[in-house]
Amino acid sequence: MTALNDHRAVAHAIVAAHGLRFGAITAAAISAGSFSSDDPVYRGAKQACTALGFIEIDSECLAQAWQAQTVRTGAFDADQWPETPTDFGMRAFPPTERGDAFAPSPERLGLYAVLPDARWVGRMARAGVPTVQLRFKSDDAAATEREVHAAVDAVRGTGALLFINDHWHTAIAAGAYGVHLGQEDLDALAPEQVRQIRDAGLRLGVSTHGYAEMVRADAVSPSYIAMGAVYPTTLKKMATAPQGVARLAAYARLLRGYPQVGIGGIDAVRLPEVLATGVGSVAVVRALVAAEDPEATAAQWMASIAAAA
Ligand SMILES: Cc1ncc(COP(=O)(O)OP(=O)(O)O)c(N)n1
Ligand SMILES: Cc1ncsc1CCOP(=O)(O)O
Ligand SMILES: [Mg+2]
Repeated sequence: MTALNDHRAVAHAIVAAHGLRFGAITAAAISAGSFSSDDPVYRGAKQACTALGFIEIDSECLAQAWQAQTVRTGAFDADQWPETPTDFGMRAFPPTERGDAFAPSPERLGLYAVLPDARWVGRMARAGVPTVQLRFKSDDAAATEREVHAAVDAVRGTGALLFINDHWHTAIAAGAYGVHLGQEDLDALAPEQVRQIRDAGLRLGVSTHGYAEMVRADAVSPSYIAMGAVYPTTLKKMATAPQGVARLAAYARLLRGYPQVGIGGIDAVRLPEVLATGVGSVAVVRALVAAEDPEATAAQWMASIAAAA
């Protein structure tokens, strides 16, 4: 058992237990960062998580969770990577039981096609893709409104669940199934506007890129949480490095109770290892939009996802 009063021993024990899967910088590179407490488990865990490649806000989040876990269980266990929501300061799970939760979406959203216009939305919905998103990037408000309404019309009668990216106001007006918002989108909303989306009955999906953002997303009890970018993607400039499947699996364990979506650079070769993390949905752009035969590709992916469930 690692001495609880020695932060260096805590740091080395965590790196020894988890370095292989997360890819540690060498133990010699374990350095001091900035600390918000002198607690040795907290300090050692923060050093270890930094050495394991986590960004500052995620190392801080994990270190506090490690300390909370140690207090809760009465012992520091280097093997036990934190995965209990309340150790991260989240409210108790399942989030669906909270009074302020968004309307639920299916636990497994399956193949999730993120698409540039309403024509593509209709095409993939008719191909049987269960979850689709209109990600129409334009500053032209009239064009956006037309596209959102056209996408809602395009999924009618297909059974596809349609999320609208960014344009939550128009999504409510058009009667979409849900909206997808990133962290910056969420930050730009006043609490009253978040309530407006929820009270209109729309589902909410939120993007996350690490632990701190998951805690932030959980605060609004969304319908699903998306995690990425799992791999490098050319479609979006990401502020953080690709997460990889080891982290995705750890995130998925923490967020049990939320429908989970992996996104970013997923292709047919990588699909099995993404599904093995336990996420119930994979969101893709290029794998479908750039495919030679998008309908056939969608059918193959849906079969693979069904087989893994
Ligand atoms: C399913 C899903 N996950 C993540 C995103 C990205 O959303 P965001 O971070 O707001 O970036 P933009 O898509 O708005 O550029 C998404 N759209 N869908
Ligand atoms: C919108 C978005 N958000 C995170 S990665 C991404 C793009 C995913 O595109 P692709 O599946 O082609 O890598
Ligand atoms: Mg956005």
